[in-house]
Amino acid sequence: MATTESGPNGRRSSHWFGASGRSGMLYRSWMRNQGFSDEVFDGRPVVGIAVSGSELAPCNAHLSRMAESVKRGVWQAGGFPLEFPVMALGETVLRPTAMFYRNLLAMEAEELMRANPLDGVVLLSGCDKTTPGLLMAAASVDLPAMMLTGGPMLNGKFRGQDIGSGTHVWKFEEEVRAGRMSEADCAFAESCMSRSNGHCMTMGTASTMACMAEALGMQPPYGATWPAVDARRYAAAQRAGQRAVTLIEEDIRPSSIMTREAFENAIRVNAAIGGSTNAVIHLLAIAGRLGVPLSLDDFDTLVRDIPTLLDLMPSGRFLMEDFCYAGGLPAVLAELGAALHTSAPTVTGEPLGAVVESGSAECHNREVIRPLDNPFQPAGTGTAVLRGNLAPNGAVVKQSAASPHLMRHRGRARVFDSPEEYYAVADDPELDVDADTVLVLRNCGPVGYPGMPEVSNVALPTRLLDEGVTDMVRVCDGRMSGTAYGTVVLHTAPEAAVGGPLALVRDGDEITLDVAARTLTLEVADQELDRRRSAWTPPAPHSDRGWSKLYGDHALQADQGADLDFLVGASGHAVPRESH
Ligand SMILES: CC[C@@](C)(O)[C@@H](O)C(=O)O
Repeated sequence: MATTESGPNGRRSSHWFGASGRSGMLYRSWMRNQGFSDEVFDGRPVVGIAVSGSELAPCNAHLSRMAESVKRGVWQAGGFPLEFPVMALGETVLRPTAMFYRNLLAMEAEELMRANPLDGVVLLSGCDKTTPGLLMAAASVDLPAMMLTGGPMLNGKFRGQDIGSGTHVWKFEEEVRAGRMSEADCAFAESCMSRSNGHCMTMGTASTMACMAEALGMQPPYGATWPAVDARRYAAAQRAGQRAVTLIEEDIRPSSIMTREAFENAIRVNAAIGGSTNAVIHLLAIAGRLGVPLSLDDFDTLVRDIPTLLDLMPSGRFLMEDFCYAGGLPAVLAELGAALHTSAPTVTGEPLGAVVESGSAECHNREVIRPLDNPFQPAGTGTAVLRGNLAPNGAVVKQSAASPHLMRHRGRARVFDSPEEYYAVADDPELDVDADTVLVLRNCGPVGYPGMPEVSNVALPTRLLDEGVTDMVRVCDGRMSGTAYGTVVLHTAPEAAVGGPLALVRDGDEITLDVAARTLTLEVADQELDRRRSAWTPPAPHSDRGWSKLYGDHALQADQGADLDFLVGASGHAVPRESH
C-alpha cells in the first residue's frame, strides 16, 4: 500500500502538502499552527533536520543551535526546513552503554524519515553513536541526505598542559592510583577538561566518526574539525541547508555517495588519522545497510601501506583544535593523495579530491599532521585483524595505541567473567598476576553485556602499577574507548555469551598473541576445547521484554557491525498509506 511515485508536483512531500480534500487539510492545517505562511506548501523541497541533541547528551547539546543555521540556508535556497528530534545518545552517561542504543536510534530515525513529508534530510550528530546511527538510517531510507557533525570541544587546559577528553581520564586515574596525583588535583582537572560545547577533542570515536563521515563524502570538507564553537561551523551549517535543497533537486542519494570506493577511502583515512577501533564496527554496519560488500579483513589489508600521520591523542600529543588549525582533514587527504579514490562523489557535488585540487588543503603545522615520508607512525601500525582458535571470526588490536614489546607475547590467562569481578580484586596486593599475564575479560560482547560496552581496557592491577608495569595484554569481546590506549585485543568474535571460544578459556591456559602473524591462539588442544564446549551452557537472557529482548534476540556479532539482523539492508522511502 506504499507508493514510490513522486507526488503531484514530482516531490515526495507533495503527497502530503499538495494533497486535496480532507487529507490535504489534515496535513497542512496543523502545520499552520506554527505560523507558516501559504508558500511553504507550494511544492518546494521539504528538508528535515534530524537533531540528535539533548541535555542528556552533552556533546550534542548545541545541535539545536546549529539547526537554526541550517534552517537559514534552507529558506535561502527556497526550501521548507522542518527540524525533528531523534534519540540523543550520550556516550559518557548512558548505561549499560550508548552502543546498546545505536541501532534503536538508527531504527527510529529511519522510520521518522520515511513516515514524514520529507524530500531530504540534514543529519546533525556529534557524540560517538549518533554519527553512525544516523548514517545507518539515511542509508536504509536513501533519501537525499548530508551530515554535519557538531565539532570537537576546545582543547582541555590544565595548569599549562593540554589535556584530552577520555585519554586524560584514564591517565589521571592511573596517576591517582599510583599515588602520583592527589584526588584534589584530579577533581580540578575534571573541570579543565570539558571547556566548551562539542564532543571529545581527542581522536576518540566521535572525532573519528566525524572524519569518517567526511571521508565517506557525506559531510562537507572541514566539517569534522572546526571546533564546535567556531563560527565557521555555523556558516557551514547554513551552507548545508542550502546544499540540501540542491541535493533534493538533483536527486543525489546516500547510495550514490557511500559506495565501496568511499568505504575504502574511509578505512584508509582512519588509519592515517590513528582513528578509533569503533569505526570498524560502525563502517561495517553502515555498509550492511547499503549492501556494499565490506569485510573485517578489509580493515587490515587496505591499511598495510598507510602510516599514521596525525600526532593526536590518544596515540600522540595534540588535539582536534590543533588538527583544525593545522589544516583539518583536507590536509590529510592531500597527503594521502594516490592512496585514495579522489574521484569518489561527495555531498558537495564535487569529488573528494576537489578540495585538494583547489589548492586550499595546505598543512600549516607539520608537527600535528606529519608528511607521508616522515609519518608519526610507520605504515603497518594501524588496526590489525587477528584470527585463530580464540577468535575464529576475528578480533582487532589498535597497534598505534599498543606497546611494541607486547606485539608478540605468550602468557598465562587470568579470566574474569565481568568487569565487576575484575575490579573487585584489582587492588588486591596478592592478586595472582604478573606482567606477562594475559587478562581475559568476557561476556562483554553485543549479547553478553548487553550492547558491547567500552570496558575492555581495564585498568592494570594495582600491584603491577606499583611495580612500574605500564601495559599488559588484555583480551575481551567488548570495545574500547577511542580515547584509550594499551595492548588490548577487542571485538573478539564470536563473543563468549553466544558460545565463542573466549567462553572456554580457564585460568592458567596459555594464550599467544602474534600481531605480525595476525594470530590469537589459545594453546589448548582441540579435544580439550571440545570437552569444555559440550559442558558450556549459555547465560540467561538479560530480559524477556522490550528493547533488551529485541536486541538480545537479533544483535549480530562485532565482525558484522553489531547491527540487528533484520535491519541489515534498505527499505527505501516509499510513501506510506494515508493516516486518516
Ligand atoms: C570516554 C568515552 C569516549 C567518549 O571517549 C569514547 O566513547 C570514545 O571516544 O570512544
